Amino acid sequence: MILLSVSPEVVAESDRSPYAVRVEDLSITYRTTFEKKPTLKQAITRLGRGQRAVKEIQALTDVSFDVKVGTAMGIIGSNGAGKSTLMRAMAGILPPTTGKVEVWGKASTLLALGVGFNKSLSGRENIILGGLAAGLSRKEVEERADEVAEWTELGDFIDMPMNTYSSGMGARVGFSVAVHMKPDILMIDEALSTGDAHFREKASVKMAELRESARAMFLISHGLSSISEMCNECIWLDKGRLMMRGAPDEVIDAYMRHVKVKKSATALEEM
Ligand SMILES: Nc1ncnc2c1ncn2[C@@H]1O[C@H](COP(=O)(O)OP(=O)(O)OP(=O)(O)O)[C@@H](O)[C@H]1O
Repeated sequence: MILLSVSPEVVAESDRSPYAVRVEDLSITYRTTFEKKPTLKQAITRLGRGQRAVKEIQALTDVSFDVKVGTAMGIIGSNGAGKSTLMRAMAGILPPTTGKVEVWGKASTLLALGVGFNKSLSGRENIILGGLAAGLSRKEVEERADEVAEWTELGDFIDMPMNTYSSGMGARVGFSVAVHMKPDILMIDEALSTGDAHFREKASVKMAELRESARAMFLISHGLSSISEMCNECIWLDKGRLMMRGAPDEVIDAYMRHVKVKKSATALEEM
């Protein structure tokens, strides 16, 4: 669930920059191969021969925005709108197809559930690996591992393999690693949705703390109330395009109106 990275291309120029992130005309196209409804025979005979169609998916188109230091930015939009793609590009995990991403500082990302952890290892072992992947030294990781493990409140489970965890328990480990690595820029993708009420409360206190110390924070969520509570700015993506940027409540309102209009148009078509 967690992928921590120190992005090689998108790195600090100066601590004095008023910006945390600048995205300029960013477009990202995925290239993927697929077989259009193959018959069983085709599937068997073509297996391993690479005879597959290539499909391009334009996930982001000409997205531009800048983020000043001190911003907690919510990213909203329907399924497939491009939110995670944007986050991956800002974290330096996905290179832009065209355009530019500049990030001032070390990005710590907590991406969608299930990515990055080795489930056969324990929570504590994954904490150590996560810290090293985030670019911390062995000594720094050793110093912090206990605190990170304790923060999860998982008790004895912390030393059990992660494949014995529920998704909420996994989310606790991921969140704890991400927030304890003293990131300049914290990126969180839907991790809060699997937590229980106690965890969400604890996470939201921690994020408020980090908002003070980090240069910027990004939160992707379908839970619009967490965006409204935790963020001071918001962008809305639709089919890979930036629709609006502004105060969270205004952007959420516009998005909700858009979703309702779309729903009633579909309902009319169905009549
Ligand atoms: N690895 C990939 N290979 C090919 N296409 C991808 C890949 N990842 C995402 N896509 C496509 O890119 C588009 C944007 O996906 P993305 O995951 O960024 O959306 P999202 O807004 O985060 O969606 P959700 O709210 O459902 O998580 C979608 O059309 C998706 O099918």
